[in-house]
Amino acid sequence: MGLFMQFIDSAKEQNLYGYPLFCTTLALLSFGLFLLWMKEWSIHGPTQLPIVGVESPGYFALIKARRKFASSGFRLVRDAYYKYHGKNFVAPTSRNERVVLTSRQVKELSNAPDGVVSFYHAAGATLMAKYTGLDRFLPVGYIRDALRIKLSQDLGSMREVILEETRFAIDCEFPRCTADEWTSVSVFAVILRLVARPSARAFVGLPLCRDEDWLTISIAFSAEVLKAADNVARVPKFLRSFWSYLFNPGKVLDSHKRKAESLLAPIIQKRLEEESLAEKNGTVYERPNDVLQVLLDRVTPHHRTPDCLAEIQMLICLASIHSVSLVFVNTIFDLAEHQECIQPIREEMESLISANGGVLDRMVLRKMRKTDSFCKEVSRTTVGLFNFNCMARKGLTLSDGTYLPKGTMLAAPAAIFATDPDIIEHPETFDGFRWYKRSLQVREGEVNSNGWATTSPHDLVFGHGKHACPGRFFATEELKFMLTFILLQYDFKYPEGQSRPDSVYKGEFRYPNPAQKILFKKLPGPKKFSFL
Ligand code: HEM
Repeated sequence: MGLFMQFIDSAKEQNLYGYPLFCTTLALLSFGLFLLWMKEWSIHGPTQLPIVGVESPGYFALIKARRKFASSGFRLVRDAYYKYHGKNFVAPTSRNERVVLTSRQVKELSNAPDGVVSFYHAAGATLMAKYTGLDRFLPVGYIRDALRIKLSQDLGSMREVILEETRFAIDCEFPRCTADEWTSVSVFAVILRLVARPSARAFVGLPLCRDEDWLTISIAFSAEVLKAADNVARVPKFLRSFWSYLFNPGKVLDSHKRKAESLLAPIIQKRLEEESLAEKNGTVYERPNDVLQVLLDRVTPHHRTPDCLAEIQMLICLASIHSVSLVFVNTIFDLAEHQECIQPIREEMESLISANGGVLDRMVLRKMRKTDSFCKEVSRTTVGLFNFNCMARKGLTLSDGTYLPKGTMLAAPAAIFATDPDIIEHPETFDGFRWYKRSLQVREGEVNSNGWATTSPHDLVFGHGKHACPGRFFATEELKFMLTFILLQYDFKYPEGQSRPDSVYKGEFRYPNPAQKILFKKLPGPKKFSFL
């Protein structure tokens, strides 16, 4: 600071103030000093908590830490979790700095009202919704409510349609394989479309779910959202409005929304006409069995438009298709690696379906404890770094005395809880039947908390509490349906000399390697069940 004052004094003596270059330099220097002054060194300004990856004092150390987080986020957070054991610290993600919660704090906040901690505001901040044009429906509870009604409470009524669409999807999307030789399949691409089809059937019903344009945008929308959010996140906060005004990062998203609107419009119009006709004739309107109809029945009248419903449908696709696909791809990768698990799972499937008269229904899916256990283990070992992302909507003091100022972004280290030896035995071992074996120890009358869709303050694959994933029962059933179709018809393995590829890590995200191919072969003999 002394040097800076000396510089100003000498400039006064030499009467340099008139020079534009000097003034610009001075302004830039002042701005730089202001930035340094505004930022705490290695602690998070509002909370005074340490920031992971900041090694030296200064604003630029934080910028460097953000870059480090992008390449080694998982490792940095794991190290900090054990270093500050049971205490909070801050993770500098590419989108924002997040206070990392303990599982006790997750428990405490899991049912907090939206006015205290908001998941919608956190999702909005992470998706840069204000700049990408996604902020219209994120804070409205339509999606959560519609999914809870249709895909949780009323999921039983959808069994037939999901089953039918899964069979259709396998017929359309799964490459033709013979029993004589191995066929190489790019599983990532195939699975995205396999998942998109029954999902679309549940979300918008026939005939739209089989429309190629609808399938394309329902898959592409998520990738475009992430691209647009990344584009804005690169720009400093104070320039984002100006940047989005100049470059409109949500342009592609808008075009997807308009396409979805044009496809939905005639369907919505037909449904509304049929409903009013039924009302006029005093007959009962046969409500289509899908999420779109629940939305039509529940949204306020000014949102009952193709424009609004198209945007809501795109948000549902954003929340669902990629999450399910990633788990599905990882499950195939892990099954191919752990061949010893395939036969016991297959046998369990066959005996349950046979005992049910050859019918695959929800009761059978519920009894598939080995499949459930395997998928839960896949989810445990591949979950993203953070879940339970939320924002403090007002200053709050937790019961352990931690103060979180208004606006603080919070997250729980789901991937680190999932491998903490204090929480789980032998966390580094992949044991496909870990949860099955545990469920056998549950005594009669006790609750079995080993199910895949079960959540807890440290089992955050589907979040926890009030904002736990409302699509998880649908997702787990959809996946078990598809796995049954695949396991009862095909054998699969890695190409010669290959094994499970490492996941791809990017900041807080991890993905199965999209380039990995798997070899498939049709099982010999006739089909075992007529539904296949
Ligand atoms: C295996 C697949 C899935 C996984 C792993 C998953 C995971 C999650 C997680 C972790 C959350 C909570 C967010 C957080 O804690 O930060 C969540 C929320 C949500 N999920 Fe899923 N999900 C899956 C499938 C689905 C499906 C199929 C749908 C729709 C049909 C869906 C719709 C939603 C919605 C709307 C929310 C927000 C809920 C709210 O804000 O209250 N998810 N999901």
